[in-house]
Amino acid sequence: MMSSKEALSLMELHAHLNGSVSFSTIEKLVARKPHLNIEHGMTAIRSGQRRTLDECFQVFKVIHQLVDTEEDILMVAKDVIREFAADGVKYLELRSTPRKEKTTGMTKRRYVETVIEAIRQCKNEGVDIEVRFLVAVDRRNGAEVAMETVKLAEDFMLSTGGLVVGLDLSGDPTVGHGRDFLPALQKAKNCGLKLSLHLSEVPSQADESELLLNIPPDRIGHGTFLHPEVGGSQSLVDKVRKHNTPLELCLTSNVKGQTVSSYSQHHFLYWYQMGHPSVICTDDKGVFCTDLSQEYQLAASTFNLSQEDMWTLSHKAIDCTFAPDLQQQLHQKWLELQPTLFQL
Ligand SMILES: CC(C)=CCNc1ncnc2c1ncn2[C@@H]1O[C@H](COP(=O)(O)O)[C@@H](O)[C@H]1O
Ligand SMILES: [Zn+2]
Repeated sequence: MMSSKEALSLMELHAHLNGSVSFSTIEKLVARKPHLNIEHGMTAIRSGQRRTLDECFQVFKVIHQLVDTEEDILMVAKDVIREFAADGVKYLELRSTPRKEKTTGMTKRRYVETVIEAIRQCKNEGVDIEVRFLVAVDRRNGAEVAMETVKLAEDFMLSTGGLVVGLDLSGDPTVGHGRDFLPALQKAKNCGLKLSLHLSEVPSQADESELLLNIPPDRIGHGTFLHPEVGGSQSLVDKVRKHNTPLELCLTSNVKGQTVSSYSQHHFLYWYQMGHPSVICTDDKGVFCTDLSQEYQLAASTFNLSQEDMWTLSHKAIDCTFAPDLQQQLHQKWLELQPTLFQL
């Protein structure tokens, strides 16, 4: 019989590639680069540990040092895809920021090509998961780079037969202002890329969120401080509701990054009670030492959700993907798995 773990964590829509690198992959990378003197404590935040947002972003810098060649990217992407599949994920949207590394000769174009190659190799090797890719814009790099990234994403959307489906806006939310990225985001939307934007991940960003919600995005990452009880506003909530924009919610990430004080205080409850489309995701399963089935279990134990509630939650996520061509196939898979789970 299918275990509930396998059956429930069907859909992962918010996973940053370099934040998803597991302990065993880190070990392989460290062995390739012993001179860097990196220990695992520097690349992950273990259970019970919390870090400031700033400290969390330092962790990505360490991982980026370890992952700086095409060979590394290929291994990391394949390992991450296999690990999600082993956790029961049937559909994965990976996102990553194309990086140029002068010392190794890696270009942004080769970076994306290598991730695409990893997706294709996993498919050819029969890994039971569908993977799509979102090209990420790091706010730290400013508006000009954002525009270049959109052009790159558009090229790949056209040349990969639909594997590149969208654009992500992420990076340290305290750096830069969303208004600077509006032209790039608008261009991305106009050329057919779907938009997933990290929004109100930290307090006091109501103005920025208002601007970004006017685009409007196709999905929202976190949205931790959108609602009035936490310093957002009813007008922001109304905008999200009007467009029925799904939220990608990452419980452990927010608790360990200390933007949410405890699991029970997570804004999942606010949106879930409203019946608003909300998708449970991992964000950075490597850095935060979690996986998707653990996040579902945490949501269930914290908010008293039944097996069936969780199943419905993962089923509804199918309508939030950026791959409409796969939705029918995924619904079919859901129908096949359901009787096994509930022993109907
Ligand atoms: C600090 C913290 C609580 C992290 C979780 N929340 C996040 N918020 C914004 N951007 C993120 C977050 N997690 C990962 N990223 C982005 O993803 C990158 C790592 O994956 P990649 O190199 O794009 O493949 C980071 O450098 C950052 O730009
Ligand atoms: Zn994120």
